[in-house]
Amino acid sequence: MPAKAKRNLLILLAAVLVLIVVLGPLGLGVFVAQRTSERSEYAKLGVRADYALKRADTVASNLYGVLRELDQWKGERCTPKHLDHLRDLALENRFVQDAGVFADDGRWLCSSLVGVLSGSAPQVSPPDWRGDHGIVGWFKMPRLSQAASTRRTLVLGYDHFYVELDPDVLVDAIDDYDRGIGVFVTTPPHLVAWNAVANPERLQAAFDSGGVVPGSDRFYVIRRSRVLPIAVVVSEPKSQLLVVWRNNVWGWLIASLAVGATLAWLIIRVFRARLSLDGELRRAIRRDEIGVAYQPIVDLETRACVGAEALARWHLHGAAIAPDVFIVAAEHNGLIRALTDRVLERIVRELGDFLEAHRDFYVSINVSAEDLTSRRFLDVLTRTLGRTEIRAAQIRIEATERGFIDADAAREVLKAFREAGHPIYIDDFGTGYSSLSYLQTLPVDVLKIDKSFVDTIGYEAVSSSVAPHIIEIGRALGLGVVAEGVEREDQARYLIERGARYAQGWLFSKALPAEALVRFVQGPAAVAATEQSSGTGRRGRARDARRPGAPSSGQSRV
Ligand SMILES: Nc1nc2c(ncn2[C@@H]2O[C@H](COP(=O)(O)O[C@H]3[C@@H](O)[C@H](n4cnc5c(=O)[nH]c(N)nc54)O[C@@H]3COP(=O)(O)O)[C@@H](O)[C@H]2O)c(=O)[nH]1
Repeated sequence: MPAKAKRNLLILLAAVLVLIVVLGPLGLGVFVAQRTSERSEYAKLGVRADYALKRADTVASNLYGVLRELDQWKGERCTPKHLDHLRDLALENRFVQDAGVFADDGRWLCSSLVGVLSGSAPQVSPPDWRGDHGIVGWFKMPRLSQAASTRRTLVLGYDHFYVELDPDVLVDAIDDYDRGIGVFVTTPPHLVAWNAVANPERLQAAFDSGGVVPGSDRFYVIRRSRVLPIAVVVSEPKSQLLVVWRNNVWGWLIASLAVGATLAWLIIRVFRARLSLDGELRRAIRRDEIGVAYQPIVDLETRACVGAEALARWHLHGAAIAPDVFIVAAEHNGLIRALTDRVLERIVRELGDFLEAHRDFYVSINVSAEDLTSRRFLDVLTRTLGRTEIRAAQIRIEATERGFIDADAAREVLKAFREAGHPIYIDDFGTGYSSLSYLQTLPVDVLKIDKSFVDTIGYEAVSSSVAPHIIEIGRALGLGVVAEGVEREDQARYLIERGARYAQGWLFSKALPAEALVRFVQGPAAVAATEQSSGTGRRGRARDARRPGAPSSGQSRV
């Protein structure tokens, strides 16, 4: 994909992510505000329902108690004494309006309010409800004491005794919130009382459906008594929820906006850094600000420096950017070809004279997959060297297995490099998936043993046996071998014992600027001479001075 299209895609991705992180928390805030409002309103309604149930429980217990006391009357019924007893009970129990007796055939016999009824007394209709333990109930019975009244009463009966109650007593709580209250007897369920706001059909529907009435403009909470066969249903208009939600939502919106803005800011920062890294890298390549450090490659026996690997270096605003970061960025953004060209130009500019004067010394240059898709870089290399006395063999090509993605193209290009006189090095050998198979078909001169296999030398690791195998493969195929990342003497000894000849690594030197490399190649004598002329002395370098080709401890990694 062209770099510009990639950049646009990145910007689009950033915009989409920003939208998601801003709108996502906002939506979530609205949702959470809705849920918390709902939960808090349900909790409030639950408190109301608990209160209503407690009241219904108290009233019902009271009536049950009165019925029990009525039933304990052992004397003759409806006598003046019994009527006094009935009146006492009605007076003592604040919920009871009337108490009395009815006959087997349903006729009223006597009442605390009316006294003894004559033969023409009204007949009690069959009960609306038959509960456990012989308790029966009439929920819309006309008042015996006020036959003309349309007001209905709630009557509970047991063994020919009855008590009468005004059903409003169960639901008369004053409420500011337009809450409906209904009281049910259960087993079997029957709505016995409801307040003015409540709609009995809807209360019944809510009770039957467990509190969920689809499409209703109210929400419901049901509470059942643990001791008596009663339950209450309390309802509230959903519009009340909206009021609470409106009060709640601002807090959530502000919080979610803060979260969204923080996330958006982070995303913009990351993408800007990414985009600006690309932009900065493009600028750095254009302005020739990519530096090169040279890591010496030494003969393990003599420690003489025979060549160096050119490693790109980049400082952005004073900070070193790791090649693993900017090389990958360059590969992704179509900048790697220009970068490889810049590295070559710098090698020739910085080390051209040295290479011309030391015709056995070489520099290897890292190429990427992109550089192996065509002969373009070979043409650049040939043209560049054509203006110098540097031999083709002095510039070597380091390719990794990652560079062989298009194996056919890479094979042709590597063949062309080789025919032009540039030896081919396989970098990080052994870490790819096809190390052995491509060796048969690719034009290769040298295998570089990856640092990971050198690291494990001397340890009981499975991979510690890989380095000798690579040396063996190199020998069998007539290829040179360079070990990478040698940091300890024991690793160097081990490699020599296994027949390796060349190596690079911090044991010998880190990557150096061009002048330091030249001093390194020329050995301690040249280093000492340089130091004396610059007045830095020999302190701390005695050990290095005994080793021909060893680095100065003053040499820093670039
Ligand atoms: N296509 C290009 N790739 C390049 C170029 N310049 C560098 N690179 C690749 O970037 C990767 C990281 O390189 P770098 O951070 O420079 O690290 C190199 C050495 O400094 C490091 N090294 C060498 N010896 C030691 C050691 O003893 N210990 C230790 N901890 N690190 C050591 O290894 C890196 C060299 O690796 P390799 O290339 O595999 O030889 C790296 O993959 C570079 O190839 C470029 O211009 N173009």
